[in-house]
Amino acid sequence: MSDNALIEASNLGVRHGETTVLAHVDFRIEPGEIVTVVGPNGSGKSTLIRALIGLEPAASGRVSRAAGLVIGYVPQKLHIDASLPMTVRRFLSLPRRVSDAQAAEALARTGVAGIEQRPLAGLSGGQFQRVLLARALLAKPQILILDEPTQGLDQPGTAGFYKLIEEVRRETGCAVLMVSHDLHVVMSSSDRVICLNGHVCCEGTPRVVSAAPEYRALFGLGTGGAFALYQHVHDHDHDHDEGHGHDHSHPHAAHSHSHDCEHDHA
Ligand SMILES: Nc1ncnc2c1ncn2[C@@H]1O[C@H](COP(=O)(O)OP(=O)(O)OP(=O)(O)O)[C@@H](O)[C@H]1O
Repeated sequence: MSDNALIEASNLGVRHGETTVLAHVDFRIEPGEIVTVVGPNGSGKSTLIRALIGLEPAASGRVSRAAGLVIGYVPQKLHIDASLPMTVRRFLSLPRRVSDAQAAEALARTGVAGIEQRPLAGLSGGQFQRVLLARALLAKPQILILDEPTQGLDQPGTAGFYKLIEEVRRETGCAVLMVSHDLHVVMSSSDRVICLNGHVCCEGTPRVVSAAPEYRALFGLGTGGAFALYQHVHDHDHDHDEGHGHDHSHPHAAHSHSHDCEHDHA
């Protein structure tokens, strides 16, 4: 494991039964980085996340995590029984009991102060995602891992959520690894984007990836699209570049493998 990485994978392969879901994936994330994994449905994004956490075995290659790494994980699907009369407060104490003060602080941090006594089942999608984030933050993670955290949110809700993630990163210094389909918004709030399709099609800073032919082919983009939008958003918001030691003037080069990324996996 190289110095400073929180999680690292080399030549990672994962199989589900006879099917190879991921092959030859190299990955690393360092403290304070926001890394987003994008890719079509079924491209192995959740599988990669689960393999990096250790919830799925590697069929080949290896995954290493920093010793004692504290992970705050929000899975893609969380089944909450709507008939279960669980309050937000009670949910925040699962699985680990937290004090009222800690619960209140976490809810305030994620922009939903004072909703302790509301039933979980009655929250809006955006409120629920913020409660999930609050719960993940209570573990004081070194890395937050969020699998499609803005699923079901509208565009302003999604943009607000990503802004919150950046604030959390800025204030706590935690790294963030997330999966997203919200290509446009993600572009403005990630240090690095990994474009996945069973293997890493391309990766690098949002600017580099959004211009990469592999990425554009995979998402069927023309010559404007996400790149133009990313530039527009980014031109007006440079806050997240400050103080994290990421040198955006020397992006990781996007690289392509010999694999064909133009398959339709949707
Ligand atoms: N437990 C499982 N058993 C068998 N196959 C699985 C299992 N979990 C996932 N797969 C298959 O592995 C492939 C990758 O799935 P994965 O959920 O990682 O993709 P994804 O990129 O996260 O997709 P989505 O964008 O739809 O959430 C898919 O073909 C899926 O059907």
